[in-house]
Amino acid sequence: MMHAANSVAIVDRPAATPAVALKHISKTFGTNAALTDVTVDLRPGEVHALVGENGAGKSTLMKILAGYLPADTGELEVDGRAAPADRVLSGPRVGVGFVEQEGGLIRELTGAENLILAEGTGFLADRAAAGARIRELGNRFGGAVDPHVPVELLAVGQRQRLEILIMLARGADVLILDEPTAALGIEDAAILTEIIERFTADGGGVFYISHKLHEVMSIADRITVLRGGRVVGGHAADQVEVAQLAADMVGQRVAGDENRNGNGSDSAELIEVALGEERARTTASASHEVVGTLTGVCAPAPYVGESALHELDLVVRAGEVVGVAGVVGSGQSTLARVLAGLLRPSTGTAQLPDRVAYVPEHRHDDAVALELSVRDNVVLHSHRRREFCRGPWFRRDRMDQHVEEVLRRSHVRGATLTMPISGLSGGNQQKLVLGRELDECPTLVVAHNPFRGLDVRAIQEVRQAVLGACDQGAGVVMISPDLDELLQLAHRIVVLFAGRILGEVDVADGDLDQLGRLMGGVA
Ligand SMILES: Nc1ncnc2c1ncn2[C@@H]1O[C@H](COP(=O)(O)OP(=O)(O)OP(=O)(O)O)[C@@H](O)[C@H]1O
Repeated sequence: MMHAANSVAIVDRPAATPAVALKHISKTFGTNAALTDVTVDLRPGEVHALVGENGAGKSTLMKILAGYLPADTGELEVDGRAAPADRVLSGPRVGVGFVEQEGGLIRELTGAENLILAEGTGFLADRAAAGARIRELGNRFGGAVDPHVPVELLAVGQRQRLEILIMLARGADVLILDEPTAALGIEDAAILTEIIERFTADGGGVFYISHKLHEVMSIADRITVLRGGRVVGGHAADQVEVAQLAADMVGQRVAGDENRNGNGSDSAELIEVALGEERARTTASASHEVVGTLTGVCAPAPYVGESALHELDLVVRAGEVVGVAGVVGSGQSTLARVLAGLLRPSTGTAQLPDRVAYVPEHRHDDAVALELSVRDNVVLHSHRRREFCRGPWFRRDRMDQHVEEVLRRSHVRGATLTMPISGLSGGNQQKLVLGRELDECPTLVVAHNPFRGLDVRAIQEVRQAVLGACDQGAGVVMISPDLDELLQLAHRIVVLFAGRILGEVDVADGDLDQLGRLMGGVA
């Protein structure tokens, strides 16, 4: 590999040699076999997608490639030469840039400072030079971001672009993108596609993990399907149907128990969800009881590039799912924080119930404590419940029973009570957060990208849980950049534009043209 800064050109490698090859990789965590005898490779200039259900082993495989985790057995080749796979390297593998689901930049630092830190040149820190390198790469790859703004003030799409540019500045010629579009709007996703195209045209290779099968079909050259830690399918993207991929993922062709998910829905139904053909109940069951009201709310934006709210009015009723659509940055994050009671309006009033469930857009920043156990993360809000206390002491037995019940109801897989939550796959962390929040019998549910990182089975389960909360009398506000997700669950959709609600569409009418006009700012 070539590691000169600002270059992604591949050198001294015959065209047929893979950029990286993972051979017969196995990995267990305790008794849990995360990967069994997995063999995949990546050629220069190609996008190789990895798909599979939550917990299938995609991220673990990529962590082994990136040098974050050791394999138990198996071999690794980089540019045709053997590289160690069975020990943790002293740092990430040079030449492989891994953009994880939640991003890996230090939030309090700027992009330039993150680059300096990653290169270990802090003693000679030259912020201007580091910033110039990031800007130059941004111009070259089509994803310009200000390198001198603290990362925490950047919106999701900008953070991700910055992280990619920093990896390119460090000389990565293999990129691993884990669920890169899960929180992106159409514009940011288009910029990401442009970056990938220019990077691969330059000879770079991309491992691309996604649950969005249509997207995978359009961006990947090759697709490998993992199920239960094993490779169960390998396809050229132009020679496979989406339905085949979905069937591979959920195991339709496997006889017996694997055809069932233990929850009553069979693979055919899951495949429909994967194909985007399934529609949830869209007839409003809303009562007239109001559970949350915003009146003339103005509130400052938490990020650069995100709109403040301007005199926004919104009424949420029991039993309904209100979808919030709009170009990312139109005020969605601000609205979510106001509804969750985390941001006080500067003017106007927010009448909100006591019990608000909040599923935030940044899971690792705002929803879980990664160092704490699964048990502690589940009881974060509820540990003071009477039933869990005897005098000044906690009743561990009751607490554990409760945690087991939440995990079971929210279909979290691969969890033990005492493992750190970081040991759960991304999708299972998301299911845990949703399960914990809905367990509090909320009156209002505020869910920002609730399907982020979820596989088809989990999406189906979460939908049922959200509709169940509606049936119990909660009102739900669901914010998503993905119109299909909103159309599948919401009863009505309001469209945010520049911090205002520009209009509303009843999903039963299904006037997509009107939705499109509103999202473009035409009232
Ligand atoms: N550090 C760890 N400790 C214990 N178990 C782990 C650890 N990391 C991963 N696992 C387990 O390994 C399995 C594979 O997880 P992995 O994160 O690779 O799945 P994934 O395919 O990336 O899923 P997702 O789509 O949800 O991100 C899961 O059962 C997970 O619980």
